[in-house]
Parts: sequence; structure tokens; C-alpha cells
Amino acid sequence: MVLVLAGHDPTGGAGLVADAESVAACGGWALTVPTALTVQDLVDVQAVHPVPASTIRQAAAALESLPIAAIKIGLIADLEALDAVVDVVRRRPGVPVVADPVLKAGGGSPLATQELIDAYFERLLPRVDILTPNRGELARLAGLDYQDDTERCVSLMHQGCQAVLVTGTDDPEGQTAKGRVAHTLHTPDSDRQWTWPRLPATFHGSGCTLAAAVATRLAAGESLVQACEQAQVFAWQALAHGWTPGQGQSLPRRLWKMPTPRFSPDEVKV
Ligand SMILES: Nc1ncnc2c1ncn2[C@@H]1O[C@H](COP(=O)(O)OP(=O)(O)O)[C@@H](O)[C@H]1O
Ligand SMILES: Cc1ncc(COP(=O)(O)O)c(N)n1
Repeated sequence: MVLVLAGHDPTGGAGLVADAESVAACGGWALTVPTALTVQDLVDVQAVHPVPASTIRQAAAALESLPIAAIKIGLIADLEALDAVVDVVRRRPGVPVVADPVLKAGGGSPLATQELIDAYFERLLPRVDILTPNRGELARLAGLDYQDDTERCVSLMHQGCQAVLVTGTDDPEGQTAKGRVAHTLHTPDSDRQWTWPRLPATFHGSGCTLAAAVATRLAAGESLVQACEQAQVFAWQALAHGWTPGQGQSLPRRLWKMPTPRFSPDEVKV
């Protein structure tokens, strides 16, 4: 089972719904604790309403008897929610924690203040096993003192984060080979890079899809490198099967392997 602490996105493209689909598609079972309710469509986020910290703590405590094998953290909307999430994680020592820092909506609206980013760095990072930022999020978390992504990741690992999988889709410095997106897994011992064909769309919930998949594969006992690779293959295919229902970003189809079912009354045997 994967405990997911994330925001709700009514479009189902990102947030808890995305995470639950990803977890199920990768062979796990999601336990979902909302950290925030958002108001958004596929263009941008209009509002974020944090769930009270006491509710987050209570909802997670109620799940304590269940066999949680990994924790996935998504949107955290305020300092109180951050402290509640840190408490939840501390109560489960040894369970791998995958955190996807959600700092900005796809449409550009900020989702975290500088104070919240500083607190994320100080309080949550020391308990994170793998962080999955894009390059912009990495730069904001690490701050201005570093020359390149490797230095930025080293600074996050000094803070206690065990590994960083940097997704290169946003590629602000234009370093990705043309037509490919590159992702690099940084650990204290080595770095490992993968590249994938760039798809001709902008996706809503791609980061959630990837991070929840990493958590699920870690929960299944895969190594960090295996889990990261499997999750990237899964996320790429979910995006390749994605669709664009209207204005704005495209939606990943995480359950593309599930055919449209036909239900027959004959299946009901008493
Ligand atoms: N246009 C795209 N083409 C191929 N892969 C993509 C594309 N957009 C996102 N991805 C994939 O989605 C996953 C999440 O990455 P990314 O979109 O950078 O995260 P975030 O939502 O945090 O910005 C990665 O595995 C990345 O390869
Ligand atoms: C509730 C919620 N969580 C996360 C994201 C960003 O998702 P992504 O960076 O994967 O597009 C979002 N738009 N809404």
C-alpha cells in the first residue's frame, strides 16, 4: 500500500486522483489523505484551500494499522499542512518517502511562498528518500548559490534527502538533446541519466504520475534505479496515450492498459 498525501485536483489530471490511478496501474493500492482542495481547470489554478493540519494528522493516524510500504507526497499548501505531513512521515521510520515538490501550476500560478519553500527544505527534505523536481523546482529549492544541477542536487542531499530524480521536460537552459527529454537520478554515489522522445504536448499531472509510480515500485521492493526506470517507462506511455479534452493541457491516460469492459448479468453468480 502507498500512502498518498497530496492535493485534490477536480480535473483528475493531477493530485490525488492522478496518484491513485498511477499507484493502481503500477500494481499497488493507494491510501489517499488530502492536504488541500484546489479549484483549477486544465489552464490554471484559481484557488488552493489547505486542509486543516489536524484533519491531515487524524486521517493519516486512522490508517496506521495498514501495511504502508511507501509514502508519496504532492502539493502542500501551507506551513501547518507541511508540519502535519512531516509528523505523519516521522511516525513511519524506514518507510520510503517520495516527494514531488509542487511549487507552480502548469498555467504559471505560484503554489508555494518562499517561506513555505524554505520550510520544505529545512523540515521535510531530511526525511525524503527521493525527490522528483523538474529543473525549475530544483533551482527554487536549492537557491541561487549553485552553478549547475549537480551542485544543486548535492546541496539537497547535504540537507538529508537521499536521492534526486530531476526531470528535464522544462529544460530552462536548453541542454536536452533536440527531440528528447532527459532525466537524471542523482545519488551520493553516482548519477544515472535516461532520455525519452519528447511528446508534442504539455501535460497536466505528469509529475504526479511519475512520482506516484516511483513510490509504488519502491513499495513493491524494487531498487531505486529500477523503480525510477519503471516509473519513467510507465509515465511516458501514460502521456503517449493521453488526450486533450478542450482548452489547456493534455491529460495522461494512466489506465490505458484497461480495456473498456463489457458487463454481463451472467457474471453474477450467487
Ligand atoms: N512532452 C513530454 N514528452 C515526454 N515526456 C514528458 C513530457 N512532459 C512530461 N513528460 C514526462 O513526465 C514525467 C514528469 O516530468 P515533468 O513533466 O517534467 O514533471 P513536472 O510535472 O513536475 O514538471 C517525466 O517522466 C517526463 O518525461
Ligand atoms: C492538486 C495538484 N497537485 C499537483 C499539481 C501539479 O501537477 P503536475 O506538476 O504533475 O502537472 C496540480 N496542478 N494540482
